[in-house]
Amino acid sequence: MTDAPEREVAEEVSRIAEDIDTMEIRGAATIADAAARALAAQADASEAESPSAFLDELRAAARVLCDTRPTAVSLPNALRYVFRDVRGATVEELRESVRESADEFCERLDTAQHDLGRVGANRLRDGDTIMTHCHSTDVLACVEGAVEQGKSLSAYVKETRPRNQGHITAEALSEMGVDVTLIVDSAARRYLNDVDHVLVGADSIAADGSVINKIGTSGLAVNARDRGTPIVCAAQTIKLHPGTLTGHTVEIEMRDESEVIDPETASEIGDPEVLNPAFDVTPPRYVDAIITERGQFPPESIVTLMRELFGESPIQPWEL
Ligand SMILES: O=C(COP(=O)(O)O)[C@H](O)[C@H](O)COP(=O)(O)O
Repeated sequence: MTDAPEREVAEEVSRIAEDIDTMEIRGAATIADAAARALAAQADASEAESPSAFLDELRAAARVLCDTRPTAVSLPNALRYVFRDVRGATVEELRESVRESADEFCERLDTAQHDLGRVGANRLRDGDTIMTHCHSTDVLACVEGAVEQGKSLSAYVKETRPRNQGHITAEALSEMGVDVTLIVDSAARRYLNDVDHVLVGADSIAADGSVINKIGTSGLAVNARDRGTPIVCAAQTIKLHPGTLTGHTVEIEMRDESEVIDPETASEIGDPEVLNPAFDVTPPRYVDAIITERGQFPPESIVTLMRELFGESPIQPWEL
């Protein structure tokens, strides 16, 4: 790893990093968009007097952003994308180039989600019932695409403890005209027989086709397989984890126990140890398809797309 000197990052970068850390900004695609905009903000705010100082500041900003949440690979992938196209012999040229690259990335992110939605929509038939877990904008794009095709859908929406992101999904689906039923997480199996497709998003997809998504996804997938209900993962290619091509595993974020239980209640029940993993890993055998903006893939074949997109030796954004 290149050791960039410690540098102060722009206030806007610290604010965005804080918002990602506290989950004011959350969900893999939204985090990617915010991270790219943060690099542009760093470029705008920079008072560096040399190109190398300017680039050191950008690398420092990338580190601060990457340190927020470890599981969503869309974050380092976004930074990598922006860095890749940065060119210039002067600070002003570099600054302009970062702005352009970040804008282009955010546009591509929107287009990819729209294109993915059209692919996902084709799987859904008029009158289908889906089940969702957490809140995924890629999943919502598929539903939106189906609704635009004139299909009428119903949804069982899992609450998604401990942070109840299912509430955001319920609201978004209702606004699209989907008939929504909210259920607690543990009720999922009971209703799977009434469901045509389980639709989930992803924070990372590993080279073997494993889907890393909100905690509870793997249990849902095992239950869906047992009931014969197809499970589909909607994930733009920004979710493909290049490090897994070279044997790295995806770090699962452990969050604070206060999300699970307040200190007073914990004390009343004898202060048990509390574990709060934010994500889990669903092996490819439980996933029927991964839907991307490049089309639909069986999970086991995703490695081919990863090689095409990333090559074989991915590096961290601040190494560029
Ligand atoms: O697991 C989550 C969000 O977790 P958290 O709430 O902890 O960030 C979402 O399913 C993925 O990030 C995909 O989201 P999107 O499809 O919007 O990228």
